[in-house]
Amino acid sequence: MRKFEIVQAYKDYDVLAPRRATKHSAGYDLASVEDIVIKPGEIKMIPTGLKALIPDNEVLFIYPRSSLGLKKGLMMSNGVGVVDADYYNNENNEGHIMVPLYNFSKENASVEKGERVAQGVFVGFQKTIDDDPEHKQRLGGFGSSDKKVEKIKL
Ligand SMILES: O=c1ccn([C@H]2C[C@H](O)[C@@H](COP(=O)(O)OP(=O)(O)OP(=O)(O)O)O2)c(=O)[nH]1
Repeated sequence: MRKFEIVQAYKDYDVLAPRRATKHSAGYDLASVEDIVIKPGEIKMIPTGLKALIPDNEVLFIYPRSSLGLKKGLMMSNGVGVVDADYYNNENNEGHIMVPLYNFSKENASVEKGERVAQGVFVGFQKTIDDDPEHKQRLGGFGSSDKKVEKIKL
């Protein structure tokens, strides 16, 4: 089952349900839940107020909307976001989907509450035949697993 839900921290906010713009659009538009100003050269995490229930064999890719760079001088600092199924309800931030935006322009860029900045696409993925022998539990996001991943020889 796939589902977007509001995270507790933003339950009293007007969080819009992500929508696909047209019948055949792949991406669910994701909006900011706060007014945010990003200075030139700065990166800010844009809160969406959302978490996503994702089937085990799927991932939610977060892509920028094409107007972001053209009209606002903003880009996703990570290029593409990878939201793992086990990010949902993690103990650090409940699986809050954030969009890291970098202002590459020479002027302040503002993102308004309710403004759609990115789009999420659900995609199925495959695993290798042996897969990884051991898995750690995800505690959060954005580098949370950096120190815990064991390197395995082939
Ligand atoms: O644009 C993004 C990218 C990631 N995430 C969340 C969901 C994802 O499951 C988690 C970890 O992302 P990723 O695995 O790409 O980051 P990492 O730098 O490898 O961190 P970690 O060590 O936590 O896996 O952060 C977002 O909310 N937005």
